[in-house]
Order: sequence, then C-alpha cells, then structure tokens
Amino acid sequence: MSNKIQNPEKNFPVTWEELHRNAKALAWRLADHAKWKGIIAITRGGLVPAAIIARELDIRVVETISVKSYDHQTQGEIRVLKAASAVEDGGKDWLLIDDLVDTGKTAAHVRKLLPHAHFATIYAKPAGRTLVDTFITEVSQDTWIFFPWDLLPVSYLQIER
Ligand SMILES: O=P(O)(O)OC[C@H]1O[C@H](OP(=O)(O)OP(=O)(O)O)[C@H](O)[C@@H]1O
Ligand code: HPA
Ligand SMILES: [Mg+2]
Repeated sequence: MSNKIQNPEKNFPVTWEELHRNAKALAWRLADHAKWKGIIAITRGGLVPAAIIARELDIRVVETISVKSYDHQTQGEIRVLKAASAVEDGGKDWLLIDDLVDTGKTAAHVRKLLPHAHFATIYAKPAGRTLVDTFITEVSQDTWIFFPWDLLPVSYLQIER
C-alpha cells in the first residue's frame, strides 16, 4: 500500500553548510544529557547527521538500523533491512539519529524496537513532531526538504570539462 505525498507545495533545499550548522546545533542540545553509550544512525538519512554529532560529542560507538520507507517522494510499507544488533536494554542511554521526521511512521516503528532510546532529528514536520525527543527546525507538512546528498552541487556545474 503506498501513500502518495500530495505534491508538497514548498521546496526546501538545504545546503551542506546549513546541514552542518544544524547538526552541530543538535549535538549541543544533546550534550547536556547523561553520558551516551553510543549513536544509532537510521540509515540512510541519519548517517551524515550522526557522523557530525558523533564528532561533536566525541562519541566513537556508532551503530546503524536500516529502515526503508520512501521511493522518491512516495511512501510505502516500512521495512527494517537491518537491526541495530549491538544495542541492549531497548536503547537505554543510546541516541537514535535521523535526518527528519515527516509522517512519523518511521519514528513510530523504530521507537517500538528501541523504546528507551533518545530520538533526535534535525528537521520535524508537525505530523511526526511528538515522536521525537529533540529536534532543531520545524517545517510545515506541505514542505519537501531536499538534502544536499540528493542535490547536485552548484560548483560542479561551473567546472568546464
Ligand atoms: O516520518 P516518515 O514519513 O516515516 O519519513 C521520515 C523518514 O523518511 C526518510 O527515509 P527514507 O525511507 O526515504 O529512506 P532513506 O533514509 O534511505 O532516504 C527519512 O530519512 C526518514 O527516515
Ligand atoms: O521532506 C522530505 N525530504 C526528504 N526525504 C523525506 N522523507 C520523508 N519526507 C522527506
Ligand atoms: Mg530515512
């Protein structure tokens, strides 16, 4: 069953620089918490934010949980392709990192698997906002966020080959 996002009205492209600044801001918010056992990145979108946060908080243990929900802008069934195998106690004292929460389906699914982990994202849309413990920037539900890893860097276009 697929749930087509109704052509989001607003495009919100994010540059590497903005992403980096926001990921650092998220790390600083998380720095006050007790000592984290490690980070669980929700792949693939959580990988880059998790890398930045791991460096900023000096966390060296980084696990992954692999979850697929979207094909381009169309949401399908949630599929966990790989579990976070080394994580115990339902994720207690672990940081779960994703790039964003949209409908909240991914977050709800992962929360069931790791109910005690602290869930943090850079961006949040209203439908999923209550499912994350910490986020930096809220955007409206009718916005589609374009991450820099899915965009062609402008500078590449300026290089003559
Ligand atoms: O709140 P939701 O509506 O569930 O959407 C949020 C999820 O969708 C995207 O992942 P996606 O499934 O596209 O895979 P990706 O991380 O590999 O891009 C994004 O990275 C979140 O994990
Ligand atoms: O707004 C979005 N941008 C990129 N990926 C996404 N996955 C769900 N919503 C989004
Ligand atoms: Mg994802």
